[in-house]
Amino acid sequence: ASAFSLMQSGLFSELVLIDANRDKAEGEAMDLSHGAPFARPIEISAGAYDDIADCGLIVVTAGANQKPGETRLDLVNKNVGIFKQIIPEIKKRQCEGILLVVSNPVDILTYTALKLSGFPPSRVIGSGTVLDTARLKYLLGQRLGVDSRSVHAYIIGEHGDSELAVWSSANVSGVELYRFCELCGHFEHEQNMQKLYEDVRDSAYEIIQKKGATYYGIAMAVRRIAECIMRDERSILPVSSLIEGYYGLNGICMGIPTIVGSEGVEKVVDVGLSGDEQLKLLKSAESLKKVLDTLDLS
Ligand SMILES: NC(=O)C1=CN([C@@H]2O[C@H](COP(=O)(O)OP(=O)(O)OC[C@H]3O[C@@H](n4cnc5c(N)ncnc54)[C@H](O)[C@@H]3O)[C@@H](O)[C@H]2O)C=CC1
Ligand SMILES: CC(=O)C(=O)O
Repeated sequence: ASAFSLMQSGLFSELVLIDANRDKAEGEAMDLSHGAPFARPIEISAGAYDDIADCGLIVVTAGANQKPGETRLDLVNKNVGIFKQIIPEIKKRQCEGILLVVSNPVDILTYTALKLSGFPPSRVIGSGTVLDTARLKYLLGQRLGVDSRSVHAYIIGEHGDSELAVWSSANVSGVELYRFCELCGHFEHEQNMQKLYEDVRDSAYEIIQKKGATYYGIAMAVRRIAECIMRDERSILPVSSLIEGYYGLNGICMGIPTIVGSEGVEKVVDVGLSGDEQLKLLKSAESLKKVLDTLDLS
């Protein structure tokens, strides 16, 4: 799905698919190529690691996905094992492009990719809470009857069960969120926001229960991140990257609003957190740190 959204983006002249299952990569490349006459010129093929050498953006989506009832963190051992095969192959090709991790648990695997690749931290990005933030904007837009692009609010922290919503700075085109809610006739802020947060946090579980996996939301999120990088947009997205000195946090990757441009991570931005949000962020970081401490990434 990410490849499908990228081929339609017009951002790339070449798209190479690498998969342990060569037939799958070839079948997908053929199927995608048949749509090429409807998009801007793009060459799509199944390839091998040598194709990575001159690649501008490497998107890693390989790995096990959640089965109904599994958390993202339950995938850690399997997918760290897979990253131990993939990332050294990428490292060998001395590519100067940006590494974008999508596989779950994305924050742990972004950190794993950083350690195993030897890339500078600015060039290793995870999709972080970009998708969760889109889910929040969508649901708020629906509830308030406005275009979700006019909603400015973030989900930050782990892309997973300990993530948090930053309500303190949330707004609709500059109008403070709770005031906008009141203008729309909604007054039970705490109760409503808690319900919205839970719906966002549990979206993937619900989709996986119903259709087996999530595809399109993440594909659009990948395309948006790619656009920021390839067009050097310097837009702010809550991607996952190495956090150093953010509210006292160090040595983990997680989703925090970040200026993203052609160099990858340009700057992690402090959007200002309330005391309660700071505590929740520390808890989220702790749950990631606990998992990282169990891994051998040497
Ligand atoms: N960050 C996010 O927001 C999201 C992350 N995901 C994650 O993306 C990952 C992939 O999910 P799906 O595409 O649904 O799974 P999938 O099972 O459809 O595809 C995974 C692919 O990885 C390949 N693969 C496995 N080991 C490999 C290796 N060593 N080298 C190369 N290829 C290898 C498999 O052959 C398979 O084609 C999962 O970890 C899932 O949790 C999925 C949706 C959203
Ligand atoms: C699977 C996953 O991480 C998501 O859709 O949020």
